[in-house]
Amino acid sequence: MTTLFPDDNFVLHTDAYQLTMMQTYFQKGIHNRHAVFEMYFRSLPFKNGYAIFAGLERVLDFLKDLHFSASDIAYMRENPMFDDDFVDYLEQWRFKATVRAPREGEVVFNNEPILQVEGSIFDAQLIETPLLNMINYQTLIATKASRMRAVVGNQGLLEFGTRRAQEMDAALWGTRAAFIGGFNATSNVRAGKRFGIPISGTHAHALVQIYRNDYDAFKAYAETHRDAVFLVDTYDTLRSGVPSAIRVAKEFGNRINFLGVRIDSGDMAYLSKGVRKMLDEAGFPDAKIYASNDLDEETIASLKLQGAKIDVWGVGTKLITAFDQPALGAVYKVVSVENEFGEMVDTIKISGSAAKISNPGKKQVWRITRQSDGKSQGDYIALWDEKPDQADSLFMFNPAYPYLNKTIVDFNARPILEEMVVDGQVIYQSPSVQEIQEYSAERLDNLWSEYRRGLNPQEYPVDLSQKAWDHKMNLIKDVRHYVDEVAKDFENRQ
Ligand SMILES: Nc1ncnc2c1ncn2[C@@H]1O[C@H](COP(=O)(O)OP(=O)(O)OP(=O)(O)O)[C@@H](O)[C@H]1O
Ligand SMILES: O=P(O)(O)OC[C@H]1O[C@H](OP(=O)(O)OP(=O)(O)O)[C@H](O)[C@@H]1O
Ligand SMILES: O=C(O)c1cccnc1
Repeated sequence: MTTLFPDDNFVLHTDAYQLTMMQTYFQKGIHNRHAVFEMYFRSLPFKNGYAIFAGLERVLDFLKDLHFSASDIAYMRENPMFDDDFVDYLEQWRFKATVRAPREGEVVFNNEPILQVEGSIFDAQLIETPLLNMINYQTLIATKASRMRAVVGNQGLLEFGTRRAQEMDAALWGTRAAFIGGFNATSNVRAGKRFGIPISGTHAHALVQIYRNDYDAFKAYAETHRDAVFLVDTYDTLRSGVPSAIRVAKEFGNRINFLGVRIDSGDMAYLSKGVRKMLDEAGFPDAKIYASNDLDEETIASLKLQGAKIDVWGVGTKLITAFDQPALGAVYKVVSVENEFGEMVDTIKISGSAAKISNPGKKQVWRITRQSDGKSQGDYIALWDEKPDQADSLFMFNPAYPYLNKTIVDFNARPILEEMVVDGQVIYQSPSVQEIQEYSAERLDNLWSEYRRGLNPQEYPVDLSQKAWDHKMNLIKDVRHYVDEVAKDFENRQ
């Protein structure tokens, strides 16, 4: 591939303001102070009851050997925005922070840390933008895919989105996220090669149009392939497409593996029933009916309700673009920072809307499950030094509505954030996509079905520990006091 710079890499894939802030930290000599940043999203996408965490493998790839290349340095030197000594520093800089995250495929929720970066202010600040870029998109797509998997049950689910994706990166990584969320295969051959995702494909209308009739096209395909799925809707599904598919399947017998037919337009409930009848009567009860055409979980559910005889679902646009909600909206906030005396001070971001006030302090997310059957009880966000896994009982309350609370006993507490990168070294070996998909399905199984249903799911409890809550209230008080002082001072100066 031709690139403008042979040593190009992703380190400048960040917002300019990260670099301008870094220059300030550097010039003021605070760039090596310790800080903790956490990533979270405020509301679940698609009104779903959970999200599937994805994007970690690419984040780890990105962090490996992260550095400013010669052409990056040359580019920055030319830009008056950056000082020479700052750029000199970048030339020898290497990423040394620690990153904690859930395993890929983990079930995660809103308002809890889904990634934590601990290290120098400098390192943590630089990677905000790319990390959000990767996690926001891939988590969104894995979640959308999971919603589709929930609707189709055990039927086949194929990813067809590459042509409609927001460019090549989104197609590739979106496909991987879709697989994590439960898709069986992809039409994207590069994703197959790169990630080991099974590839699958039928054929396009072009084949039929080029031969100008269904029979000749299917026959040519059968002569050149063992596995065959014929696309039957180019001219008329029931009157020319399916009759031609049946004719070819009969003529070729065991010489081909007649997998079925694909419908890509029209009323797919009506058509699939007609197609099923014709295939059965022709002696092909095992031939499957594939369907595609702007499908999403809602259309699929409706088609199933109508008794459509569809066995395999091909989904493109609405999956790969997360059509009904194109952004997850995860944010990345500093929660603790070292002061001039070398002490860690927790920080808070205040907002007019209570939901947007950040949770200060370095935290761990504990997944609380029932000891008896492993079923989910909720997530418990605690300050880092708390040990809920060693407690006999746990008081859990909803931070937005503290009167919603419960005390639980006989529980297991599992920390969700695990060390993936330590002092700049990636220590986590990503499992295969198949293993990630299985892990995700197992995690989802532990969730009560009330949280899993696609429509109006129950809200999963994401609770704060008493200590984390008290800490937040105290910091809010401190900030109020600070704001009053500044306002008073300003008045006095007028
Ligand atoms: N029985 C059905 N119930 C609900 N939705 C359906 C049914 N059959 C098809 N659909 C959906 O309705 C939409 C039909 O879209 P559209 O009108 O663009 O398709 P078409 O005209 O049949 O085909 P095309 O224009 O692609 O040749 C698609 O999203 C399809 O998935
Ligand atoms: O509808 P989506 O969910 O986005 O799935 C992908 C679509 O891409 C193909 O159509 P296209 O018209 O691009 O090509 P074709 O000539 O093969 O039909 C395929 O037939 C699907 O309809
Ligand atoms: O293989 C298919 O049927 C396919 C691939 C990409 C897009 N639409 C359909």
